[in-house]
Amino acid sequence: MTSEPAVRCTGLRYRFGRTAAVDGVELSIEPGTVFGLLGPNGAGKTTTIRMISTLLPVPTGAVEVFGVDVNLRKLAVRRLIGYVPQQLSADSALSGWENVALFARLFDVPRAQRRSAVEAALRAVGLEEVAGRTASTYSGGLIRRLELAQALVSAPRLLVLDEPTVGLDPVARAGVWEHIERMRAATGMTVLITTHYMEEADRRCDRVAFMHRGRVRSEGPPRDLCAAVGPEATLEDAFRAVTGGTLAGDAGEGMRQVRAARRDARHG
Ligand SMILES: Nc1ncnc2c1ncn2[C@@H]1O[C@H](COP(=O)(O)OP(=O)(O)OP(=O)(O)O)[C@@H](O)[C@H]1O
Repeated sequence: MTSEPAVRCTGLRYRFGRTAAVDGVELSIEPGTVFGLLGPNGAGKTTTIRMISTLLPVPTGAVEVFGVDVNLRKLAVRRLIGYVPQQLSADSALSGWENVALFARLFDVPRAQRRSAVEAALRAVGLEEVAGRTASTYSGGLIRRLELAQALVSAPRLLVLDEPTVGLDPVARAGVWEHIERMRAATGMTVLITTHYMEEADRRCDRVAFMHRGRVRSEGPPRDLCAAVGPEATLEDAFRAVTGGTLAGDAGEGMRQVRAARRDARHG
């Protein structure tokens, strides 16, 4: 066993033209934990996790996933990661089974193991019974679970989720979390998540980092971050105390966009 962090970011920066989207992020995530990256729209969360997931190059600074440098060994890192993006990744014209099988091929699951890997991933998120139906017939919660199955099919050591529960009703959100937690308990995988839902982050994350204007401003167990502010403080209070900003930002707009995207993909 190694004692390397699941993720280590050092001096991480990324610019879109004149915008410093990520502006010197330092982060270390312990293996086997659920880690939440919190911040308002535009804080730099998605850009950070896209660099961690090898979907953007690292222009300045360094990222290692289980000790493997993402710039130097991109393919090796991809084999360690399952990624669920904010925008839809399921194909509405394919069945649940076909969607997961497609990811098994994309992520190099050996041919002889594909059928059992697809079955195991569908079972892990409770989709066996609807796996034969096209994804266009799925509810928002079922689609999110299908996307989880896609990310889980290659048995990743690190699962990266960008707003996995946005736009879902509370029951569907709890369902997604139950599957994530069950998988983590079964496999010991590390989970890195971005979310706007403070109550979710408080309950489900072992540690959270407050991200604001491209930087991590504070990091620790939710309870400690709240306690540092006051006995009754919420994570939202703690975020405000540390950054001077609010976590809500224009989150409502983001949720509306994701909901609309999910509707379009279902009916498109
Ligand atoms: N492709 C792009 N081109 C130009 N600017 C971008 C691009 N993607 C992100 N940005 C800018 O970089 C900054 C950080 O964006 P990022 O998407 O990483 O934030 P975020 O915290 O993930 O927000 P959200 O929750 O809305 O996804 C923002 O100012 C955003 O406008």
